[in-house]
Amino acid sequence: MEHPMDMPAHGEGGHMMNMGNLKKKFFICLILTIPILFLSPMMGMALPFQVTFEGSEWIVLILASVLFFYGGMPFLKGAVSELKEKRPAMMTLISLGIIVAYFYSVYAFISAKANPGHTHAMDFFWELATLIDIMLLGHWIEMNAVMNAGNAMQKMAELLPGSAQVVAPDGSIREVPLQELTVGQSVLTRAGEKIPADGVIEKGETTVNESMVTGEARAVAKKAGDKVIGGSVNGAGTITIKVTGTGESGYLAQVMQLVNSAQQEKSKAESLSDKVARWLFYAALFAGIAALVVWLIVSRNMDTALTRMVTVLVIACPHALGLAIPLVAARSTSLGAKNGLLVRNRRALETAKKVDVIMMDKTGTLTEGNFRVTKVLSFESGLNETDILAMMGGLEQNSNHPLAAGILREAHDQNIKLSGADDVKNVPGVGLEGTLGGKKLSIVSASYLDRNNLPYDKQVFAELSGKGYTVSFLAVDGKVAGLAAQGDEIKPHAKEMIDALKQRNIRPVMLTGDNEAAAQAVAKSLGIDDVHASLLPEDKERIIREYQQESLTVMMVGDGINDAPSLARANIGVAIGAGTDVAIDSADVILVRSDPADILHFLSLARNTNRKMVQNLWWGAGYNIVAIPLAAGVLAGAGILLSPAVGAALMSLSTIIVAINAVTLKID
Ligand SMILES: Nc1ncnc2c1ncn2[C@@H]1O[C@H](COP(=O)(O)OP(=O)(O)OP(=O)(O)O)[C@@H](O)[C@H]1O
Ligand SMILES: [Cu+]
Ligand SMILES: [Mg+2]
Repeated sequence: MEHPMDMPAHGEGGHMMNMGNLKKKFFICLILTIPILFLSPMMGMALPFQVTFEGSEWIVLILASVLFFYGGMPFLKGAVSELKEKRPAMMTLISLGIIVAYFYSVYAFISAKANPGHTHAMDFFWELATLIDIMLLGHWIEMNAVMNAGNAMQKMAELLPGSAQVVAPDGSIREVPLQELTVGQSVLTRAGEKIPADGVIEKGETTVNESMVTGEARAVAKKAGDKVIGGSVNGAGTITIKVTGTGESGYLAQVMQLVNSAQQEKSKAESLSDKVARWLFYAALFAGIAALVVWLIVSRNMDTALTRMVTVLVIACPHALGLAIPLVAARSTSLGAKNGLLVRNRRALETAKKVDVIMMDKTGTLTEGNFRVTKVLSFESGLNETDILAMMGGLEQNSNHPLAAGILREAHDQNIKLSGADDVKNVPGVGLEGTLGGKKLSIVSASYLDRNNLPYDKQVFAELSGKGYTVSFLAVDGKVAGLAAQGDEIKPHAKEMIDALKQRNIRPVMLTGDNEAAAQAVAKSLGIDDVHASLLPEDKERIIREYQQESLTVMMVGDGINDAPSLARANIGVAIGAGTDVAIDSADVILVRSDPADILHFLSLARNTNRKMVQNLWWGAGYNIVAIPLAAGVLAGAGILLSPAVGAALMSLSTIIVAINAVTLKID
């Protein structure tokens, strides 16, 4: 598989790094195994299809040696690096099994040659070969699964806005994926779009919101010749830029970050099975030595005792365990991707089962965020409604708030020509401020006016907000001059989602920056009792903290800049895919389709993923819990002694169960 980003395929400490071409190794070893199966007796039993002839044991020895060194090398190398880190795990356990099997078999071979007919030592070449084959196969499958998961991450990132409009020298425009964008190309960026790469403006004027790059929520005016940064958001103007840099900043960096953090999560998730493997390593070592000592005392025969010890160590190999978690994780990631759930932080899947409260913002999450202006009023005798709308529009060109889009649409529909405002500053949770035509303008909420004791017509406001409208006031030089009221619609699946949450005993809470009356109107029709309105971003974050202090687990769903702090604060932050980049960057999970019903899908995916992981750990470890004592001969008195061959068969069985169990993961 090609990794276009040239990223390491696995996180630090991933035991499959540098394992080479496992597929090729597997097939070569499989071919080498066939003659060994025919030429050597299994556990000393001569099976009907087996043939031996003068000197055939030499062929077995040579083939098995090639298998051991060629096929076993990835595991031996992995063990060395695990031991170097003083963290024996899966690879060490496998290596222990194959080293013991190989060298004991060589010893058996030599003693049979030196002392024909008088040795009890049997060789394990048959078992060694099949063990290495199964091990290679398993790790090849695992590596594939993990790589496909990495691939899925990339695909999901591509679902986020991210292609460029390249302008050819003849003026024609072509849409290309960002990975194919090259330095020197001209790219058209329309109002409100994300600038796809670093560049210099060739044509046009605009303001750019560089908050996601610089962290400063401010629109910066740009004209031809100015530099723009990839990943920043274009304001109101349409510009053509000449690309000066791709990849480093903006989109590609974002993808790589995504892949990276997912993989770090992966190696964390895997460490659970590595922990179990480490524990099994010590258990196997202990059981092996105990078997040697006890059998030596009981049988007084070194060969019998050694055989028991070797059997224990060979059987201890935790094959299914190594697949248990990665297979489920890989399946879960790609299943989520197919269903529009981008899980950036895998721990969110674990936390999801504990969620008590889901906090949701209103605009853009529960409602469409598709505002329509329903009323424009002027309180200033010298200004008519068109003037008010023109001034508001001039300022709103610099905002990507859903309310801004509504005002701009209305201004456009009324054919109002907008002039650009200067020094525009976005005040999250409040509105905007800037200068236009020598006047200081600001667009603010009613609660801002209340907080600052600025007078306005409370009766008109009560009337409009009572209808469920969101009201934005325009202040000119600090005095309220007009307002715009806008209406929004509730998203189609929102009500079902709230009902389903209640059924699961999860309390829905609304946190909104909008006015109390508009919030109540939406809350009432959705059946949400717990409503907090007129909130600033820091208020949202504080409320979440308060709930957390009551030891409640809080999930927050939001879309705006004003939600970013609370998304980061919540135990699980969920961003709406159509939301602002700032929100997306602060979230653990992204709902690509912006459909509230996906909140339920996420909860269901999380629950099922967890269940499968625990089940798989039991299936994987369960084999060892049963097999190690049996191999050690705990039930020898009852005539039950596990041979390595039966052990290998059981091992494959538990591996198959684990794999099937992972593949059947579903979202319900
Ligand atoms: N760009 C803007 N244009 C007009 N009014 C705005 C703008 N930004 C904020 N406001 C005013 O500030 C209030 C709070 O805005 P904020 O973004 O915090 O919340 P919201 O998007 O209305 O609601 P929610 O928190 O549910 O998403 C808005 O209701 C509006 O009155
Ligand atoms: Cu195994
Ligand atoms: Mg919002």
